Amino acid sequence: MADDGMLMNFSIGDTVIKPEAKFKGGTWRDRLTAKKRSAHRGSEKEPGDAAARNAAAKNPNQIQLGTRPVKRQKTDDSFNRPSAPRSGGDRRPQHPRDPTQFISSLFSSNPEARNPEEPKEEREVEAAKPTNAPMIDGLDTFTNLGLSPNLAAHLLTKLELKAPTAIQTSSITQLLKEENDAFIQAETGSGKTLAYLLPLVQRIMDLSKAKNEHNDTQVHRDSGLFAIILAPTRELCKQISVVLENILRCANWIVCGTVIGGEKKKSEKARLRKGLNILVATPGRLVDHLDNTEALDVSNVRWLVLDEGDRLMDMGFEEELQGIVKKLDARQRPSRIPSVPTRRTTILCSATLKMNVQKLGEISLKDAVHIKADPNEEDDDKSDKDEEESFRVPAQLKQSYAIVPAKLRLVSLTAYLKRTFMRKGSVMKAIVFMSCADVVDFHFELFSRNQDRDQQRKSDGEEKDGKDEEEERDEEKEKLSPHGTIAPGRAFSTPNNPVLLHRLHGSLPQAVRTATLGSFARSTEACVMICTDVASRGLDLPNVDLVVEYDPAFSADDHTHRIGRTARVGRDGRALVFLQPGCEENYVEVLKRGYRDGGKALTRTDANEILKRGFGGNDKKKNWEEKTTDWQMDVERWALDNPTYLEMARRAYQSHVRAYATHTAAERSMFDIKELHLGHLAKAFALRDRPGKINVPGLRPGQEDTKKDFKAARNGAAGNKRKADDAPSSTNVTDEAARKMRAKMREHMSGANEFNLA
Ligand SMILES: Nc1ncnc2c1ncn2[C@@H]1O[C@H](COP(=O)(O)OP(=O)(O)OP(=O)(O)O)[C@@H](O)[C@H]1O
Repeated sequence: MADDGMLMNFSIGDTVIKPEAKFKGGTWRDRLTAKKRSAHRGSEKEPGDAAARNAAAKNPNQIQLGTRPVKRQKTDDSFNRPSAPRSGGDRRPQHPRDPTQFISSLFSSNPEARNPEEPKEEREVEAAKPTNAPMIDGLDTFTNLGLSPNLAAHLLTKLELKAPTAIQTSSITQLLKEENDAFIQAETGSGKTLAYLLPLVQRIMDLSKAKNEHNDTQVHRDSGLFAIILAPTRELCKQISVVLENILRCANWIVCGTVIGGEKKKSEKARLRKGLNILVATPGRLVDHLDNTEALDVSNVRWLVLDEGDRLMDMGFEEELQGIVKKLDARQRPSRIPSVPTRRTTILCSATLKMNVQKLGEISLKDAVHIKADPNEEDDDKSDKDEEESFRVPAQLKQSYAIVPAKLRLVSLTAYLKRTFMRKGSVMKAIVFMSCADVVDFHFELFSRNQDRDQQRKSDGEEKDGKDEEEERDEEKEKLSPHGTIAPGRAFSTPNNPVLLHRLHGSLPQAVRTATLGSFARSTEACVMICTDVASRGLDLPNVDLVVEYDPAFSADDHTHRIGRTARVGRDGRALVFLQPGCEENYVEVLKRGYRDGGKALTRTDANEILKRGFGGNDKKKNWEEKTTDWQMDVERWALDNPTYLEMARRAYQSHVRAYATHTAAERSMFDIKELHLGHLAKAFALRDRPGKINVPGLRPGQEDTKKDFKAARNGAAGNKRKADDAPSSTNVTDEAARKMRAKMREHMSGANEFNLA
């Protein structure tokens, strides 16, 4: 986790530069230019000095640049031009009185990618056919799968569903015909919700066909509870319940309801007392009612669905689920309605087949059939496979990865989004995943800052203190959203294509998340949502064309769910993951696992390519490197000029490093915190501070401490002075910290799908 090797490409006084200074790195031309410039610096008088010092005096955070050659003294960024000489490994404080800060060059001392790029011709593959699309050209219709004409017509005319998807075909056929338990596994966005809801509703509709002696249908709200659907979060339950209500509009004698908490238990009890035929619930709340609500009669329950099985287990519901299954078994009685099946069918649903899903299967399923989109596909033999291998991405999803050194991360993300939204209409909605809430908040401020206004103000010589500026910004955001979560994405908007920026994370109140997400879902303008994993699972957002994983997911499983927000039900989609040169490059193997063909369609790009496309253009006066550097310098000044933003940047940086340590154990070798170049990383947060000096009130001390913690942890108990008996080993401490961090994130995520978009 070194921060050495960082290039300090700033001006320093004569007392520091020795005439015999050696210049290393770069080409011979660079070194020669550097030598000449150094000599030149020593001899020339600097008319720009006074101005620079004045600027620094106005702002205690402003870096004073010292002496520069005459033609380069316009702005401090001129010192950072890529064409400027570089002395690799040279590290000098930018100002003798402020040794904690320095400006480093963007384009020097960046590590090279370890793995060579595969030859292009080998990578060219035909566009893949969508694997999660409705099969419009096929012979299957909802009617010939066995759904009643009434239900099929309702799907077609009211819900505009013309044909089933592959997983719906397999599961409707199986679940209508047989009584076996089932495990439904299919890709993200393949319509799994309808895959279990449609046969279930059809079976309950069929029960109604039988008439009693008074010639009445036998099913109405108080004829018994026939089905329970369990989902891990309140909001996923709401999402399912909305879909269910839409289907039941064609069979309004069947009544569904939810018990998910968030309201008085008394109201839930009253609802149960009135009678329901299908119940959607969270496990915790169901257990509570099973124990305490007499009105909840489960003797007729013949269908139990466990949706998002992996997440139910991730969130620690194993015990509750075990208890529920036992109680349902114990309380089951023969029904007075003759056509009600004698045994209960349990259906487990998941996009991935992890070990914990298998465990849930063992708890809840008996002689289950594995329902897949393609019934001819062989079952994975899990005994000799890594659990992370058990996921598939939609084949039409175009995935790529970018090898971007730490210093170039921020500019590369900006360039990529600039390029993406350059042409109106090419991309409507993009989601950018980041590691944690502080990182999201900082980038939201940065990308929405009003650069033109700031520049105008500077050229007018107008002074505004940070507070005025903040107030002005708050007012502006207020206009777009009452919660400050929506703002113009100025960093990548063009006059022809304004982009709306949204932010979303688990630290926002639920109502704000719901409102923000609703706005993103409904927006007809181009828009970007910067978010944490809070938005990674279960969310069904329309028209998301692009997913960018600026920070790779904390597990392969999360990655699957993140990229699953695009390329849904047969639509096209693109996904890009940012990786740093070094151990992170090994993550490509994880990306490849999601493809049936070993990832031939996976493409690679790098920072220079992205920057050229994003910052290049028609301006002949400056090349893309200069423009990139100008932009970076500008954001560094913006952060320095305003204490609020500076603190946000520092907080984001610190939280990011901490979050980095929480990758799952299986992936920690690919995201090794010891390889993280903290000095370079600071640049991606517009910071000029030395890593060890980045301390934020309310957070633990600087990264030096974090670094020590992790070094100690990785080196085992050696660095730990406490006796093993007295305290857990440092490795355990780190694992425990990582576990807590993940638990915290999960806690946030649990509230995350609380987006009732309907
Ligand atoms: N047969 C169909 N034709 C067209 N659209 C469909 C069809 N079935 C489902 N959809 C739509 O596809 C979207 C995704 O469905 P759903 O959320 O059930 O997918 P999923 O497989 O559960 O995804 P995830 O694993 O990401 O939760 C929904 O908007 C749904 O209305």
